[in-house]
Amino acid sequence: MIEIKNLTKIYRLNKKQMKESKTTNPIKTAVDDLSLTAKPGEIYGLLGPNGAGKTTTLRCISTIIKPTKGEICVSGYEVQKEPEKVREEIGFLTGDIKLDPQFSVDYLFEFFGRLHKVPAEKIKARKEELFTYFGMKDFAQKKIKELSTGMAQKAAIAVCLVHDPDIIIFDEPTNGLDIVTARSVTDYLKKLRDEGKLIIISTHIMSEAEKLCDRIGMIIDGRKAAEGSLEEILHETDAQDLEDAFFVLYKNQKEGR
Ligand SMILES: Nc1ncnc2c1ncn2[C@@H]1O[C@H](COP(=O)(O)OP(=O)(O)OP(=O)(O)O)[C@@H](O)[C@H]1O
Repeated sequence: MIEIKNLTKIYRLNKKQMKESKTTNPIKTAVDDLSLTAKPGEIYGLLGPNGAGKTTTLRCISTIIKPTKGEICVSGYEVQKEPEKVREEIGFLTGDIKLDPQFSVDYLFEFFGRLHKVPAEKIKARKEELFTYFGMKDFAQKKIKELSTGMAQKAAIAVCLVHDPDIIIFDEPTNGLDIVTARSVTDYLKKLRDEGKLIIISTHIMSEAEKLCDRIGMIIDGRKAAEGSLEEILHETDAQDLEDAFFVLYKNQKEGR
């Protein structure tokens, strides 16, 4: 279970960042009083446009950055009080985490397995399962720097799942992947969901959220604009699809409704 209560994350911008953002205000509220609950056995999608605060939220859950305000509990552990326990529970995949280009997929998989204190036999079994599922055996001995984008993404997914975590946090899991590879990733997430794991993803692709997510939290400007199943959000906004729903919510939020 992931429980977020009144999460706020404020970044202090340096001069360069202020110039890039064309602002004179050094305070950037990336996430603003966000509350949500995601449960085992569901794929929860954080959906929103660029800069909405999705990655920031996932980084706070994953203990990479500290919330400015609010509470986050992962499997009953508070992220600020017991970050090590939280890290044991989760597998976190984000575009920012780059695997060392000098090492082979096989070596890195074993290395991260040992880092998570997974017994050697279990690492072997996990490798067999994940490398077979994602068709990785042909490039297991290749160095990360020799891989295509899709191969590297598969390697990153396998590495972050080596310890068989109960909670899987994926920041834009299909980013940069072709449709065949993207489908194998989303099918695998569904398989994990059906095994009772909790999956939380971020995406700005409306059709991906429609097909994949059991519940969706629509984030606009750091705030939760809507939450529920696809049907619930469409009903609430009187929309035909998520894209229409987004524009209804976007207009409401801009008009302060
Ligand atoms: N380290 C940082 N320092 C300053 N501002 C930041 C930092 N990280 C993110 N931001 C700002 O916070 C806001 C939210 O960013 P975030 O990356 O969480 O959004 P996102 O919804 O994941 O967007 P995208 O879909 O583009 O990845 C943006 O305005 C971004 O510029």
